[in-house]
Amino acid sequence: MTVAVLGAGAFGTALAISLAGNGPVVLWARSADHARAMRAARENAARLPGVRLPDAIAMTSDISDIAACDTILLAVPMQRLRSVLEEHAGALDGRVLVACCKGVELHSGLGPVGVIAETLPDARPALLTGPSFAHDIARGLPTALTLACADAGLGKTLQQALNTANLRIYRTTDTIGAELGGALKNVIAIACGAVIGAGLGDSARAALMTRGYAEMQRMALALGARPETLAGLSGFGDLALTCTSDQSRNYRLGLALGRGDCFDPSVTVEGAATAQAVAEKARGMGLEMPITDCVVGMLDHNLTIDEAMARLLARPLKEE
Ligand SMILES: NC(=O)c1ccc[n+]([C@@H]2O[C@H](COP(=O)([O-])OP(=O)(O)OC[C@H]3O[C@@H](n4cnc5c(N)ncnc54)[C@H](O)[C@@H]3O)[C@@H](O)[C@H]2O)c1
Ligand SMILES: O=P(O)(O)OC[C@H](O)CO
Repeated sequence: MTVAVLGAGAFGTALAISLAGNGPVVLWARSADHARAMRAARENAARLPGVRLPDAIAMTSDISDIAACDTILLAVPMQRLRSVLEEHAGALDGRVLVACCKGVELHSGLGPVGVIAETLPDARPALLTGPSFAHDIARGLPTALTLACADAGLGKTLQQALNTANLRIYRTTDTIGAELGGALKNVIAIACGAVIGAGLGDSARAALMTRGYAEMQRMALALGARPETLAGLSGFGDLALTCTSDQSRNYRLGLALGRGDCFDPSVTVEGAATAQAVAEKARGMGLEMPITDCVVGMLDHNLTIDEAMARLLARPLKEE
């Protein structure tokens, strides 16, 4: 199986590096200059500096170069996914498309699999998600991910094809649980970063992670996810990683909020738009998502971290 990766950001490049151990990989960048610079230096200096790009990776900005590839990984930010699919519909429709992004689209409330299904109905969608930092994968460190595909047979084929020397792939047919786990954990990671940034302590973070997991389950189960998916790599696993490591951009945005520092708006932080999308979706479904609501309030500068914490502590007492 030949693989193409659309999106030469940190994650797409890291996946291409790991997959290059299995055979040829095409890495597509939207900018011709970026593709040329990567070819010349055999490095993605902009997004993944210091890691050599193996010879098995062909860098291009010509979408027709993916024509011979069986499987296409989509490693672009969630809020850009629809426009990428629309722009390259001719090359992507009817193909096996593995979304690698984590989030919920703002105006539709859909996750990546839902956006693919709505935009390119003849494509065969799947999702690759789970606890993983691009730099860890690119350095060959051991990582485990979940491949979610509603078509069990295709899921098995993709699991085999995307498993590499350092990427161990598990599989599930529960695409709803896998996409919501990966999306919602980023919102909780922003909250955890804020708590640590404001000096409110590790106990407060553990409380937020646990009650945040309850929020994740509340929404995901209401939408038909399986509880075991949330307990797996794509849910609990990714929540644990993202809420505890300052390698995470979501966590780092939270740290900056908690400290009252500025944060570079050009950095990809999926949890920011997703918090807004999820809060709106929860209201429509009649679900309580108090931590998500506080994250939205802090991001909109309507709520300080102290006010957010006071609001959470003052909620009516209840059974766990
Ligand atoms: N970086 C990680 O450690 C990591 C790990 C797991 C999952 N992810 C997920 O992968 C997705 C991408 O994250 P990233 O870290 O690679 O981000 P990034 O900011 O490093 O790169 C994003 C890439 O998308 C490209 N892009 C943006 N808009 C585009 C468009 N309209 N058309 C074509 N390309 C476009 C950019 O040029 C850039 O190369 C996110 O959803 C993220 O949650 C990232
Ligand atoms: O840097 P973040 O916060 O986007 O996290 C990267 C991955 O999602 C962690 O699994």
